[in-house]
Amino acid sequence: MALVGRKMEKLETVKAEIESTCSVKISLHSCDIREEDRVKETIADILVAHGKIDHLINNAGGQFPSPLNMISGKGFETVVRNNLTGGFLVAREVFNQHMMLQLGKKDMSITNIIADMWNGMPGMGHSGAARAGMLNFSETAANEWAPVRVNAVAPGFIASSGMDTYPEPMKQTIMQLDKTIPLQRLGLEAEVSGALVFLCSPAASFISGSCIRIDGAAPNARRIWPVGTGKANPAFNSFHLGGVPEVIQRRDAERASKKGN
Ligand SMILES: CCC/C=C/C(=O)SCCNC(=O)CCNC(=O)[C@H](O)C(C)(C)COP(=O)([O-])OP(=O)([O-])OC[C@H]1O[C@@H](n2cnc3c(N)ncnc32)[C@H](O)[C@@H]1OP(=O)([O-])[O-]
Ligand SMILES: NC(=O)C1=CN([C@@H]2O[C@H](COP(=O)(O)OP(=O)(O)OC[C@H]3O[C@@H](n4cnc5c(N)ncnc54)[C@H](OP(=O)(O)O)[C@@H]3O)[C@@H](O)[C@H]2O)C=CC1
Repeated sequence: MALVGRKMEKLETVKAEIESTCSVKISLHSCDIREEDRVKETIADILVAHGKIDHLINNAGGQFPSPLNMISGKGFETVVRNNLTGGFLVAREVFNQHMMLQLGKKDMSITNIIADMWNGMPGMGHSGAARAGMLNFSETAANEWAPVRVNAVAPGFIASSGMDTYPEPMKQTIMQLDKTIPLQRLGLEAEVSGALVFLCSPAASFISGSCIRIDGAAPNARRIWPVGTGKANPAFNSFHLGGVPEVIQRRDAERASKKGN
């Protein structure tokens, strides 16, 4: 397993967590996926360390919240590079440096993480545009790079540490999000991982060019129908080391205190 991100400290933590549970060879690589030369070097380093890359999860990404009219050209480009160009560069290098030379010899896959951007992504329009582009890139690559399987996974609102990176106004929105989702709760990281493991497995060997939505049916909510029944289904909570983001802990404490009053 090769873990890639900008901050080595985060990667060390994840490595220690994985090693506390199972025995697997793990290499760590500090790389900003927006830097083309660094991406090329990183994929080459991974191939030296492991000799192969059978499955790529293109998960790195993120954005800052802003209304469209306040986004500068540089800010828009930064987010597009983070969520579209960077993912393309990583996938292209994995394909060119390894997968292209192994076609037909084994099952290989690329899964691109996008987002719930259907019908637009208000407050994060730069990211919505980039994620829609990533879906289209996945569809093209599923054709050009076959038999490598290329798919997308579109998470909706997932209670992850990423939610704690947002400023206070966005946190206020996050604290109300569960009420807007038909399944009446946020998703868990384990619920995204389940789909990723499936897509990397032989059970998904005829799935390519697809997108799996993991969003509690959020895009299916309609103004003519009240959202949810106030009851949520049980979550698939299989990450025993997974934490609850601070913003969700705060939401739950505020709700408990309101109930107590
Ligand atoms: C809950 C909703 C669902 C989604 C959930 C998730 O995705 S959870 C996952 C959540 N996790 C994540 O999102 C984590 C990953 N996200 C990130 O690393 C950052 O959001 C990033 C993509 C902007 C890169 O950041 P970086 O530090 O490498 O960027 P940089 O220094 O290269 O800046 C280049 C330019 O971009 C602009 N600009 C940048 N920030 C802001 C801002 N706050 N305000 C305004 N503008 C901003 C600015 O123009 C800047 O240039 P300047 O004016 O300084 O010359
Ligand atoms: N949580 C949610 O509700 C949703 C999340 N998503 C997407 O799912 C993915 C995972 O999100 P989540 O775990 O919540 O967020 P986090 O912010 O916790 O994780 C993002 C990861 O991407 C890495 N990363 C970000 N930018 C770069 C870059 N330029 N180069 C290399 N690595 C980078 C970060 O590592 P480091 O900082 O060390 O570089 C970090 O490990 C992201 O693409 C996110 O946008 C999509 C929809 C909803």
